[in-house]
Amino acid sequence: MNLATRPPYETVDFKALAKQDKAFNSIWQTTSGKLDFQDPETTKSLTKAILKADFGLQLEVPDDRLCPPVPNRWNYVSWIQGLLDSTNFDYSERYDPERRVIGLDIGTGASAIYTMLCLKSRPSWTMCATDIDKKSFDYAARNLSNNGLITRTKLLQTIESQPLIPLQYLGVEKLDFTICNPPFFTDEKDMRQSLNGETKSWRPNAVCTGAENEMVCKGGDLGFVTRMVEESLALREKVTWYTSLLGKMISAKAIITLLKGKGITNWAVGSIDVGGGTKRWIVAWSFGDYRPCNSIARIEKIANEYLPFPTEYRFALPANVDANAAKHTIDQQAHRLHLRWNWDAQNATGIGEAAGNVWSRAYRREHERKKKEAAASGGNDMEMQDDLEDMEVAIAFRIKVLHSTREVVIDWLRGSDQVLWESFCGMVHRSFKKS
Ligand SMILES: C[S@@+](CC[C@H](N)C(=O)[O-])C[C@H]1O[C@@H](n2cnc3c(N)ncnc32)[C@H](O)[C@@H]1O
Repeated sequence: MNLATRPPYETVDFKALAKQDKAFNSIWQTTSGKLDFQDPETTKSLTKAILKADFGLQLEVPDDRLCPPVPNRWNYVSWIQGLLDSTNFDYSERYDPERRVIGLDIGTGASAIYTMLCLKSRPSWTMCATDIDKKSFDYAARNLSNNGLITRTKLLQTIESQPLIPLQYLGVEKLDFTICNPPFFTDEKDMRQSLNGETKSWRPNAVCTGAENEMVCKGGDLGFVTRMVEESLALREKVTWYTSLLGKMISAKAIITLLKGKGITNWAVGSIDVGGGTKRWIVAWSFGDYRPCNSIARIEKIANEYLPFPTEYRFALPANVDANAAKHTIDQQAHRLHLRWNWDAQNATGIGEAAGNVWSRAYRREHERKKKEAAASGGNDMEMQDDLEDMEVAIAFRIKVLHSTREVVIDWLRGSDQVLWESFCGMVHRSFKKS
């Protein structure tokens, strides 16, 4: 399987895994296939077996530190890959093997799990990784070395009072993303209650071997991610995507409310099913204007006010318009406007960039007047196009005509003006209503 685009886990085939891994097989045989997820040896053996079989990674973690369940860790990494792939500078939508990406794993833990999964799956990525816990830090270094990944990692042991995103200590100018599984609990009591299942109607489905300093911090996950938001307000575009996991939907909502209050409009919400009916939430935010696709940025089961503005607009073609005619209409219409436009006829897809509302009646009239003036003074259309070369992009979009469903799909790729995006979609849609 191509690790660079490996899909998220839905299930793990334990039987097949037992056939591939000797140590896990012996537990599988002893328990006659009824794994005891409360047994630390079982969960450790499972983690090691999955890492080896699916990623070719080997892992050493001490008994008193978190042993990460691989499926939910990978599902977060996979979500970040989708986030970055759908906000690529070339609007390609796909994994770009040439793209150099640098990430920061905040609180990497003894396993350095996120760093290892990121590096192993994407060969052109490099990572920074921090932790405040000496023992975890030493193990993280060992795991990265044992897997030949240390040369692609900047490891930094920090202290509580240092920034969570310590760019200057790392000697790094910019980052593409952060990844973080923060300590979830506010104090030891909160942790014990949750891990014993006292606050739930069921017991947690797997044992937690995490030490208190891994699991507890001031303010819990909400306090930790609030610190990240505060740091991001100073760092702004030095990090393209700030992301973190959150333990409860209520914490995710609080962070999104905070982001909105700070005027941040480009965010994304994901979720990860960790089994036993438990979900974790991922919140990502950016000060840049590249817009992630809906399937990454908007998950269904959270109230609308916490979801970012939709970046996809689709409409059905009227019965009297056939798909080929629709393609022609879109291409012609875009050509008439003062924008950068690239039409791929084979895939019935066009990508456009504009400096503003170039479809408004006033703009079009002015543009026509300038064109006529240029023609009268011996200039030509090429000169009019020259000013598009170095324009500042206010909006970028992709328009596709889908033959199979007879639909037009418009994606918002870039821009920070929601009103401009809505106006653009309205203009394209109206041109079909008229025909
Ligand atoms: C819940 S554990 C996550 C470990 C690993 N990333 C994982 O997902 O399995 C949280 C980690 O954050 C570290 N940590 C706590 N406060 C931190 C801080 N201020 N800066 C960096 N790391 C911190 C802890 O030592 C611990 O290793």
